[in-house]
Amino acid sequence: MKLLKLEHVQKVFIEGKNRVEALHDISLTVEREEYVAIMGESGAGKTTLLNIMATLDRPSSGQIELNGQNLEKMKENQAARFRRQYLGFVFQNFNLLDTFNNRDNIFLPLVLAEMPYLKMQQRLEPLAQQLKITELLDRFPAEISGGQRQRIAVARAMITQPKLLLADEPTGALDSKNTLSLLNLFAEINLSGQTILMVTHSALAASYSQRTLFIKDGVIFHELYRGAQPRTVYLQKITNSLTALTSEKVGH
Ligand SMILES: Nc1ncnc2c1ncn2[C@@H]1O[C@H](COP(=O)(O)OP(=O)(O)OP(=O)(O)O)[C@@H](O)[C@H]1O
Repeated sequence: MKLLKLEHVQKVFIEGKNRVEALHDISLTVEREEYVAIMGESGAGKTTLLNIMATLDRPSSGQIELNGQNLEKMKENQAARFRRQYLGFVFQNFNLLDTFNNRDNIFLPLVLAEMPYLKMQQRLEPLAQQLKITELLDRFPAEISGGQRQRIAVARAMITQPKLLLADEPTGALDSKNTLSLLNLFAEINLSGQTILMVTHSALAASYSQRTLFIKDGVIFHELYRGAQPRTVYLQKITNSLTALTSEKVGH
């Protein structure tokens, strides 16, 4: 069943006399429980697309439907509620608050939703076990490693039990060991039913998804499904597609 549907989404930025068409014509659907990666060169429009799907920005034209609701005409206060209720975010730089301990960072979206403390605790316990962060909860973000911070950020994104987890370059600030650990974690939470949409520059990260979309010049240029093939074969295909994307640009 589909969770997200974009139809002919276009986004134009106007700055003075300059007109930048970040998204030309994007149509796509994401099924419930899918794990989709979005790749493309710098400036291809990935963040713009993610921001539009996150209701943080609006398309210039086109339709977006998430969980049966149309987003493009939503008023800002309605969009803020929708984000809190249905979306979880994981960023490259974790975006944790240094003055809050890790537990309170995770609780933040529930505090905003005015959930009683006991209920928050009940939500956190199994999640903390799944993410292996129970021992870290009383510490502060500055007292744990980058990989651990990203796990706290994943917990904060998941504590609201979002319909869709949106991740922007989630492995960008991690070393290779923590990258693998995060990718395995995402694969695991996807298997437990979480729909994930991840923007990434990393072919390795994309190879953990079920489907990779390639954006070029504001359109979806190509897509690959993992299907039953081994991850390494899927990774090779992703790498080949990226090479094709770049070499077309230089006119080979
Ligand atoms: N607020 C804005 N105002 C004007 N132009 C913008 C704005 N945001 C993005 N753009 C332009 O839209 C295009 C797409 O940018 P976007 O950030 O979506 O690309 P990206 O694929 O995410 O790039 P990167 O991988 O470098 O993050 C670029 O040409 C960018 O300069």
